[in-house]
Amino acid sequence: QEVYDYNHLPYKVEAFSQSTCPSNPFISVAHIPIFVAHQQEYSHFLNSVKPLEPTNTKDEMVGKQDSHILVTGGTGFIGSFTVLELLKNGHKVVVIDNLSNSSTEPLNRIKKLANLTEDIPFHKIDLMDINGLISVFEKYNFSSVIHFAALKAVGESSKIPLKYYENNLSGTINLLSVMGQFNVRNIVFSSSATVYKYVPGGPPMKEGDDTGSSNPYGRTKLFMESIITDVANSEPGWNAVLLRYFNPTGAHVSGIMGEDPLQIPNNLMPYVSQVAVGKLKEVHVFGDDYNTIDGTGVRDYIHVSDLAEAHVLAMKKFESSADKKSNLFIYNLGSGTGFSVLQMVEAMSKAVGKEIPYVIDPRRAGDVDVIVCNPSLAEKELGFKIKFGLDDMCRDLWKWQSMNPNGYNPSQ
Ligand SMILES: O=c1ccn([C@@H]2O[C@H](COP(=O)(O)OP(=O)(O)O[C@H]3O[C@H](CO)[C@H](O)[C@H](O)[C@H]3O)[C@@H](O)[C@H]2O)c(=O)[nH]1
Repeated sequence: QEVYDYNHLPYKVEAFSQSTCPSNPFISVAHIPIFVAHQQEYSHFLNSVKPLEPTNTKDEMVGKQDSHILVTGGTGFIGSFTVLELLKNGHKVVVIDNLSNSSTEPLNRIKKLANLTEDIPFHKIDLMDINGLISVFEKYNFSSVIHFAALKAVGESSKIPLKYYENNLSGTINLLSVMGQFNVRNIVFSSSATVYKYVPGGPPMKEGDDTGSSNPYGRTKLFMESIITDVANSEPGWNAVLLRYFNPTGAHVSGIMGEDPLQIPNNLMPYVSQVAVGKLKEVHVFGDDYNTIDGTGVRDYIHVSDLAEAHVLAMKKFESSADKKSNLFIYNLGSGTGFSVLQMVEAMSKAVGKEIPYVIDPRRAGDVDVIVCNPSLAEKELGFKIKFGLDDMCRDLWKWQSMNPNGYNPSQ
């Protein structure tokens, strides 16, 4: 039996691909090594094998020589900051995004901040479009993938759960399938604290704690983690890092990049900053009767630039051969310190230099009193250390909001 590397296999099974699975040519391509390994049995299929026609011109193949990192969802909030951090660290990056909740403007801002002369390679692709995905993998040589692309609104996920399951799970399955086909087996996944099963009183979450989410969005994150874990365990060569974010906020210290919710924000800090800039009237504090320092919900906020840096550190797990006890790593990304809603409003008022008005409303369905993390594993194994504190987060958020009251779209 001979073993073939997918990348060096100069054939495709054209007849099988067209007759058996017209909507998903990947399926036939992925079977090639099986046909080759069992030549006797499948010799009738091999008769239909033809040399692969070159599909790219020389210019189109220019990225193929260099190793790139593919960032899915790279125009979103955390994705765009990660792209910037990767470029600053000398990585070559390709971004794909379906732009359903973002625009390409962050890429222009990144270009400026990273002092690039050329545009960042970008392809408007939906992960549900497996042929589009294949075309990007054909064009570049990827060493690894950082996977952000997903629907992410907790409330919305309860109203349209099937859309969440379909988009987030099928998108991830397509991505992993194409990665396998092209022998790209390193993935960093953008997960969330929402995968943890809530424990009353909110002891700091550790990576080994029980999981179990209370909403469809959270469950898609949990399932995506499971799918990636199963694939990583299925055959040698796969490496996966699952990063569980706590509450990202802040903006770039320059004020030219930040979070740009296209609708009225669901999350606390973008809401507070829109009140501060006068776009919204007052902050609605969801409940002041929790068992916390002042009765309002406590969360573990982390500056988005710190979070982005953790992705660059996570990629090092793919390089080190010494540290090969496992091929699957899970890390919490938070500060380990909790702040209440009122503490956040107060810190933001300080950054803005004026009182931010708020009213106390009833509790929001599904909310809990305290969610904070134990960040020590990421510190120990990734060397990850928070650089920005609460005041930095509020200062940078305010700079972004005041410089860009309408986000990335000044005509809004
Ligand atoms: O207008 C608002 C919005 C939020 N809150 C309160 O502020 C705190 C933080 O709420 P966010 O909506 O900003 O964040 P969550 O902690 O609810 O959820 C976020 O963090 C989770 C992990 O902890 C998941 O990742 C989730 O996707 C992400 O939105 C909560 O106590 C919430 O009740 C308000 O009082 N008013």
